[in-house]
Amino acid sequence: MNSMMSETPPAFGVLLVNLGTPDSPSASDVKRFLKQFLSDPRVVDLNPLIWKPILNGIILNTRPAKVAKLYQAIWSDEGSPLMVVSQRQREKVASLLQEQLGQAIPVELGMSYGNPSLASGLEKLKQQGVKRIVVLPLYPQYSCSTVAPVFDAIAAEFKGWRDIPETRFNKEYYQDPTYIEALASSVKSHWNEHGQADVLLMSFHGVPVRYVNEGDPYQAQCQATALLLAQALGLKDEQWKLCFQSQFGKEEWLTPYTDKLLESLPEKGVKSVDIMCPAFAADCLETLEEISIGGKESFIESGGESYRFIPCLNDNEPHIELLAKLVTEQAAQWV
Ligand SMILES: C=CC1=C(C)c2cc3[nH]c(cc4nc(cc5[nH]c(cc1n2)c(C)c5CCC(=O)O)C(CCC(=O)O)=C4C)c(C)c3C=C
Ligand SMILES: [Fe+2]
Ligand SMILES: [Fe+2]
Repeated sequence: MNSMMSETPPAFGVLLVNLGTPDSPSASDVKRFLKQFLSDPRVVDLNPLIWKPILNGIILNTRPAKVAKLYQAIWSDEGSPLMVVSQRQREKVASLLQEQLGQAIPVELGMSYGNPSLASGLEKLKQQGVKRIVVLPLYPQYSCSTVAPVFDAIAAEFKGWRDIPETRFNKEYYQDPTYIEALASSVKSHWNEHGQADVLLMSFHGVPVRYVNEGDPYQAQCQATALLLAQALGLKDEQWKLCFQSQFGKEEWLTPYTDKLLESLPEKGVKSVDIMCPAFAADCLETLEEISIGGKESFIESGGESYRFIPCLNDNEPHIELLAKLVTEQAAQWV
């Protein structure tokens, strides 16, 4: 019998969820990851009769090699930045919860695509005797393309369980004052170290416009986050801009596009920018390669002089405190 079973079960357990990343920066591992990710109809909702041939024909035969090179540029000795940061977040949230609640709270990691899977995270919690679960998707702004797939996967996994745990699902935290304060303090400490640029760009991951027209509240939530952050920093209208990055495919995505905006700013007299990615809880390919490296090239080649990337909240203290707070609010009835 599992030794945990004979002891008092934990008051609850926590599943931290992020998008996922390939196991290695090889073209074959990137291909496996992209295949799973881009086959989710929540991510690409085109008719499968049209989408599957495009995915299996063109995309999975060309994109993996190209994207593998980008992953190689950001991969560290410890692995994919997203995975390294996620593991640190898991450890730190677990120790802060233990400190705050005076008891051990199991905290596991589950990725929507790739490893460790959401199902394996839930299974680990089950093995520790957990009967109540807080699911915390690490996306501040809700999108049907990121948060909804987490809900889908959890419900699908529970189909195979005889006794499902009581489950709280944290849908979003885009206007949580602790989140806004954590973003503001990361910008301020960046300014203290490097000085303040002409403009602060808040670059959010994009989604197709159609998803928003069909009811995804993502764009409105990004706008709310950006406005609250600008207010917290005391910025005037001309000192900040919201933009959307990482377009994929032929459809129209949310605008303004980050890369186009970066190219247009120097001729409007903006010579220095600070740029941050508030929709990402952890640095990853989309922030470290596309924004920190690629964005800089776009801006400087267009005549910009100074380009400074502000890292995501990652495992910094205010962020871990925020995550622990979101968990304890959801678990309030259980402790
Ligand atoms: C195809 C459509 C895509 C939608 C819609 C989308 C939304 C979306 N994604 C994130 C966060 C991340 N995306 C990451 C990688 C990534 N995203 C897409 C496509 C869509 N994303 C692709 C194809 C990829 C893989 C890389 C590539 O081929 O370009 C990652 C990083 C993963 C890593 O390993 O570092 C994150 C995180 C959000 C927040 C979002 C909508 C709000
Ligand atoms: Fe993405
Ligand atoms: Fe991308």
